[in-house]
Amino acid sequence: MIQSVAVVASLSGAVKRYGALKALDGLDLMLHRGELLALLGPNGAGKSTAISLLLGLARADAGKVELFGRDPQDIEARRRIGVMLQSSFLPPTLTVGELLRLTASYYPASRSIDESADMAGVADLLSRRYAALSGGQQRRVQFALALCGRPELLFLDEPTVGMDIEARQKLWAAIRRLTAEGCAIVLTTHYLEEAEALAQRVVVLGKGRVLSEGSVDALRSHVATTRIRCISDLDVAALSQWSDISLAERDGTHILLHSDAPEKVLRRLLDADPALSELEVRRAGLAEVFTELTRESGIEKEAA
Ligand SMILES: Nc1ncnc2c1ncn2[C@@H]1O[C@H](COP(=O)(O)OP(=O)(O)OP(=O)(O)O)[C@@H](O)[C@H]1O
Repeated sequence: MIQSVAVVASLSGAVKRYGALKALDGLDLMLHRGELLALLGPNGAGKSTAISLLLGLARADAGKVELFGRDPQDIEARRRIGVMLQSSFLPPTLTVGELLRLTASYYPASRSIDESADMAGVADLLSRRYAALSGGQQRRVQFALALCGRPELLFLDEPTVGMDIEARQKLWAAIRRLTAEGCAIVLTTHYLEEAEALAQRVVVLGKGRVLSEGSVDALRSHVATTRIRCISDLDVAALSQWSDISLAERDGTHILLHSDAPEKVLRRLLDADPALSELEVRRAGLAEVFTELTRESGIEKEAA
């Protein structure tokens, strides 16, 4: 019962077709109050399509879509959300302050212009024309516009693309403040560290279905393999026979190794070749996680 009170939006068995292509293939997704959900997946996985159904911008061909228990096109439901999409068309001649005033006027309990500008780090840009701002500044203004209506559910589609490190950190701080206030947030991102820094829950989509759901750590554990790269004269054929090495190959002057027990391999490697240099050790990135999950799920095979 408590669970159902906390659900702010949901997709149940949602199907969306574009001609012969199934962009969503029976997708189930629930969004809860105060929770940041990172919606991840490779290009074309269906993330934007899922968001556009929840926003009422597109209709599902089958299944159920609810926003605050209502149809997503219901104006009362729409007044409770904020949106920052990848592309937005804003009147170029208006100043940032005018855009904020105009947007806030659509909402019943909007934040003040100063508070919105402050949270998004655009207080010094209020009198500037939107069109004359840099790409990163425009993204921050779009964030201010998304939060000015005091939304209970906020959609952020790759919000930090084009932002410098300081702007990204500020946006992360504002996002944390919003969730602490109870706002639910759906974040799509191609940066694993962004999901890691912010998300309580991660859903990975692939070909319009949920491939995996859980914490970021659980997601990483799907792909425990660590990549080790170095310059060494050791023979790759011999290395591939070592226990704890799942792959050994030569990459130009470098050797590339995959291992689920990198500490053991590193100790042995440094002992075996004292001249070893340019050592790099890194965990799997999102792209590798997606590839692995897609392979595990057998979606590629089915689609072929
Ligand atoms: N308006 C449309 N007409 C035809 N096909 C579409 C349309 N919108 C999306 N698609 C297709 O639906 C699938 C899902 O697209 P979607 O944009 O939802 O993916 P995504 O996960 O958001 O990808 P990205 O990471 O590239 O933003 C893709 O194969 C895409 O080509």
